[in-house]
Amino acid sequence: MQPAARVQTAIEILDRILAGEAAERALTNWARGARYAGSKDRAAVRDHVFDVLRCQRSCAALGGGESGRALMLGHLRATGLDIGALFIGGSYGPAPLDEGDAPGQAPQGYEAWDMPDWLGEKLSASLGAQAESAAMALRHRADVFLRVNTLAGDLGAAIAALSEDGITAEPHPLSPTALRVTEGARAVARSRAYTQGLVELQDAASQAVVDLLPLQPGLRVLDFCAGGGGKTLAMGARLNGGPVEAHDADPGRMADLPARAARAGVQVIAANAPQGPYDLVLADAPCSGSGAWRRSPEGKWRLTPQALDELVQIQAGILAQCAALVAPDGVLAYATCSMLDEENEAQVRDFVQANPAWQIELTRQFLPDDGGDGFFVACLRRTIAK
Ligand SMILES: C[S@@+](CC[C@H](N)C(=O)[O-])C[C@H]1O[C@@H](n2cnc3c(N)ncnc32)[C@H](O)[C@@H]1O
Repeated sequence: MQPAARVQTAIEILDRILAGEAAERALTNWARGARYAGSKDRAAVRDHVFDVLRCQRSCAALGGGESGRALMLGHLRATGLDIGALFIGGSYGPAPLDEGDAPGQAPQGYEAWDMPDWLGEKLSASLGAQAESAAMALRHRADVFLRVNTLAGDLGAAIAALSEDGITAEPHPLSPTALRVTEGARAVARSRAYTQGLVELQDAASQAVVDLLPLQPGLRVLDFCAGGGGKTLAMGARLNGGPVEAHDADPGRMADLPARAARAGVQVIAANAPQGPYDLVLADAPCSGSGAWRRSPEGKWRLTPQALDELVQIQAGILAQCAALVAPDGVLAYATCSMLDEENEAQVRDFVQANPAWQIELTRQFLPDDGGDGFFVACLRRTIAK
């Protein structure tokens, strides 16, 4: 595909996303019908779409409209690419600019942060002076991070194994197990290091969250919101291979976990109806995902105040459920990939106020400026028997 054809394809996919289709689905549907598109074309189209979605509001201002065409125009104006060389018409390119295309204007205020106003205000209230740089970081692509599975080898072994498959990676300060991929990210899933369980794909801040948990071999541990099991496996490595019990309200989300656990050499026990007491329960709760909007930028445009309120209620319910499973003197660890106060500090503050038997031992907010996703973690200890 020519560069102009890739741009036109991205415009059409953006229009479908704007009409309500999920971004991944819109890309997959296009790719299924586009046998002519090679892997580089698919990657380029995907990059165009996600680059625009991350910066949708500022692209709309610069492009003078909300259509796929206007957003792409805004994106090209922002990046300084040669619009005349891409909007060339013909069978496959976007039509040349004409009087129907608005000149656009520089984005102002939260437009420039690429946040809806209500979220810009919430982020400011949550992070104060750090809010703007956090919002600006979400406008850029996320790095790809790997977690070195210390049950299978150390960082040096992982870097050497990755290099055999043309992948270069370097240690990252967020976690002693984290590697940042500097070249060859698209080859990771087929690499020997990955298929043999020496590395897992996992954000560096997600790893740092697990680093902060008071884990040691022999503890009875439950991952209450295990999902795909990223943190289950990271905890398993810290427990010398486990066992770790894994639960999710939607067990289908754990479908790949047995294969991943086998590859990683971690014993994972499915706990459909967990029975306490556990020494540590991790509640990696469903959340707005505001810390991960570089990877899933649609979330910031689709989230509503009402949906956020509902998430906060669900999180409070999960905290209450998990608390009932923790042993006297045990730990309830609460995590989100969010940067919003009501999902994080305020959530755990409300919990300990309502439950005086619990004390906050630690809280930590990771921000995209630290390199990984925005993540929050709190460790709460039950100080008085139930
Ligand atoms: C943030 S994701 C977990 C990600 C996972 N821990 C990881 O590191 O890969 C949250 C998970 O919570 C699950 N969930 C939602 N509501 C729940 C509930 N009430 N009880 C338990 N799990 C729930 C969702 O199905 C989802 O898989």
